[in-house]
Amino acid sequence: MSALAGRRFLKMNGLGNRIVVLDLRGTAITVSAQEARAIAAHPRSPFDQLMIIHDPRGPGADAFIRIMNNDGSDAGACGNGMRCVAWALCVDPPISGGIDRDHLRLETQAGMLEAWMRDQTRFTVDMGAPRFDWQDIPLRDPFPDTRYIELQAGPIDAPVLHSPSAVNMGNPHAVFFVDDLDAHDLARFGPLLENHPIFPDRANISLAQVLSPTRIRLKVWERGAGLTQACGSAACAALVAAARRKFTGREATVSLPGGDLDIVWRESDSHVLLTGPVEMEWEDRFPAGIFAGAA
Ligand SMILES: N[C@H](CCC[C@H](N)C(=O)O)C(=O)O
Repeated sequence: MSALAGRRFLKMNGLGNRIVVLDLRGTAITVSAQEARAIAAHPRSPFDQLMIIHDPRGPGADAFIRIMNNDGSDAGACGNGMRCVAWALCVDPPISGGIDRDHLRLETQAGMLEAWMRDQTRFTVDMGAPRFDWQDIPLRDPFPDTRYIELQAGPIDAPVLHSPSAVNMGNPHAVFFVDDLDAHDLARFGPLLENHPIFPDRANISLAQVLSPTRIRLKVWERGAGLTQACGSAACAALVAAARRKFTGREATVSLPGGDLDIVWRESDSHVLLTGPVEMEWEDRFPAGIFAGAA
C-alpha cells in the first residue's frame, strides 16, 4: 500500500498550467516516478507538474519544494507551480496552519527562491538569476554565445526555425524566435527537440513572437509534460533571451495560451521576477487504488 493513499492534495492551476500540490511536511514520505505518473493519470489529480512541500533542508527556508513532471521526471524550476505552492502556504488553512503569510522563502533543487502574495489570487516569484554558459544550460557542445545555438527544428521547418537562444532558469530552455507563432506545429517538433542529443538533460522548447518591446507571445513544449497552457520558467527564459537580442527591454508581458504573465529581469542582481494569477480548483484525497502497481 502506498504511503500516499488517503493523503490530501490540492488541484490548482497557473494560467491553465495544471498543478497538484501535496504537503508531505512532517513525514519521511517520498514520491516515486511511478507514483507521480499514477497520480497524473487519475481523473481527480491530472497535472503537468506535481509540487511537493517537504520540511526545509537548510536554515532560513520555509519549506523545500520538489517539482515533478507528469512523466515522473524531476525539474529544478516551475514558476506557475511555485505561485500555487505560495498560495497554499499563505492561504490554505490545513497547509498554512492559519498563519496569514505574504512572504515566503522556498528551497528547490536549483536554489532558494522567494515568493510574495500580491492579493489572494496573485503572486510574485523571484526565479533567481538566469545562467547562459553552455555548460550551465547544459549543452553537449561548447557554444561561446548561447544567444544563438546551432540547432534546427527539422528539415521541414529549418528555413525559419533555427538558431534558438539557450537559457537556464533552474531548468533548461531553448527559445526559437519566429514572425508568426501560428505558422509552426510545435506539437510535431517539440518532442524531437526536447530529446535532441544537444540537450543532455533534455530541454523545454518555446516559440516566441515579439509583438513589441514590452510584449511577447509564447507557446511551450515542456520537458517531461508536453504542450501546456502556460510555462512560467519559459516565460522568464523568453524575456531574458529577447532582451539579450535587444528585441525587448528588461520588462515585458508574456502572453501564453492560458493568459498573461508579467516578467521583470532586474538589473541590480539579474534576478527574474514572475507575477501572475493562481486558481484553486478543488481538494481531494488520493484513493488507494491509483497506486496499485506503482512501486
Ligand atoms: N517542464 C519543466 C518544469 C515545469 C516548468 C513550467 N510548468 C513552469 O511553470 O515553469 C522542466 O522539466 O524543466
